[in-house]
Amino acid sequence: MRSRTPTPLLFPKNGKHQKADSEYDWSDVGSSSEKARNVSALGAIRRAAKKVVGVFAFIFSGQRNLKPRKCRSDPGESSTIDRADSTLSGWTGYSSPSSFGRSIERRVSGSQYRFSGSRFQNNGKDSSCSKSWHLGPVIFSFGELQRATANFATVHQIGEGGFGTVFKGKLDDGTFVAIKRARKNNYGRSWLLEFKNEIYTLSKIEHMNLVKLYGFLEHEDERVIVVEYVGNGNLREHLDGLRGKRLEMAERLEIAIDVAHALTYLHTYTDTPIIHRDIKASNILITEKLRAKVADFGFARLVSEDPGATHISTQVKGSAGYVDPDYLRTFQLTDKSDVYSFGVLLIELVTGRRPIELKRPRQDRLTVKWALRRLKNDEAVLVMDPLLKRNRAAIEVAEKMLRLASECVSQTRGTRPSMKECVEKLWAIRREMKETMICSSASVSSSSSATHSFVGRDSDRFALPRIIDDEKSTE
Ligand SMILES: Nc1ncnc2c1ncn2[C@@H]1O[C@H](COP(=O)(O)OP(=O)(O)OP(=O)(O)O)[C@@H](O)[C@H]1O
Repeated sequence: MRSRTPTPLLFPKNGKHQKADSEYDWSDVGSSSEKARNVSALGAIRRAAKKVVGVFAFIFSGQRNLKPRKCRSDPGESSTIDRADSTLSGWTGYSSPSSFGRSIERRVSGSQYRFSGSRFQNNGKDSSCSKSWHLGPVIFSFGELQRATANFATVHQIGEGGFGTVFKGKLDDGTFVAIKRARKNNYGRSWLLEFKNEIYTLSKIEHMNLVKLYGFLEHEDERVIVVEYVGNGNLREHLDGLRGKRLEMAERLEIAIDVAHALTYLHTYTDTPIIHRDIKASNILITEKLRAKVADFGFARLVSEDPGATHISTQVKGSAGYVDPDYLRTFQLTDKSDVYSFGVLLIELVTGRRPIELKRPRQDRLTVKWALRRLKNDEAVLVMDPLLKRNRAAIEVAEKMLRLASECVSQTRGTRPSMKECVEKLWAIRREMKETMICSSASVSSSSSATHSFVGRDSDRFALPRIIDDEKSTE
């Protein structure tokens, strides 16, 4: 008998049950095929006893699914449930613990339930269900994640961040995922909060330009988050030329639009506005089709729905070079702090430079100041990434993106545009770029009688004579 059990705890570590028999709770008994495989043969009497217990477990879990969930602190709750809930203790700090209760009720062991795009699937039986995130994240077993990564082998490692190490993994059902395994010495109180913050935040959002949460594991000293795998590196790697073909200006503009869409969604269209707080190039993941997905919500913070309200932070978070100076000064966090970081990102997209470049001459180390100084002198073309082709359309886009960036990085948040306004301005830039390209195409074809067709992002065919970049002579 297999029970659909509600509790997230007590998965075997290293794929083996390590607890004494007496330690098993209802959820352990006959809960999944994986466990069944791992439990050693303990004799007919014991198996029979487990079957009986399994029947009760099934009935028990069914009853719990029908009843409203008891409060965690309810002294009448069984010790088994207390233990299960202990992994979720931090959830109560958020606005809707009941939704987590529900997600746990729906959770099943192994991988029966799985996020898939916007659907939440039950082995294909319930794939029409569109309530995906209402059901909450999947809770993985350590064994499954070990199998997915060949026991967290270095060869599967794809990144390292403040949170810990990131692995590429393949789940039992063939899905590729990114597995973020927390650094173990991290576990302070604020760190645990950050872990739960990331899961909670991710589980509530769904947008094509945001990395999807598949599930998590919280067991003993292991904290792991499983998210959608985005297969073409991060934006910083692309700008550094580590990912094959260089990004052209039109592609960089599309990436800016994707990020702006993601942030507009977070600020405006989620149930509760969300501030990302750590927008930077290494958190922008790139798909094979060069679309951008915003990742890493560890620092995200749900904010009051009052758009005028500001959140007073006890700790300033973010990455050097991207942090809003107004936030640094006042500790007041608003969505305009993301707008500031987005402005820095726009400048990074145009120039290819990191926000802080310590090896440069002193006056050029802060990329924002260096680029905007040049923009003011009508020298936008001189700050364009040397890897970029300099044709009329590209130069115009670069200049317009820098102008928008200068608004975003305004020292006072009141004068910065909203992300929604940024989206509109970027759309206008794209529209104008296409017009420029069509005009260039027309003049080229009329002079050469050549036939050109306009194809999406391809600006190369409309290239104007290259403008000499005198950057080297001026630096
Ligand atoms: N979902 C994912 N798919 C593919 N690669 C990923 C994914 N998530 C992270 N990575 C890779 O792992 C790297 C580290 O990611 P992570 O989010 O842990 O840290 P970070 O954002 O670089 O740093 P920090 O945590 O300090 O902000 C990323 O830059 C990216 O290259």
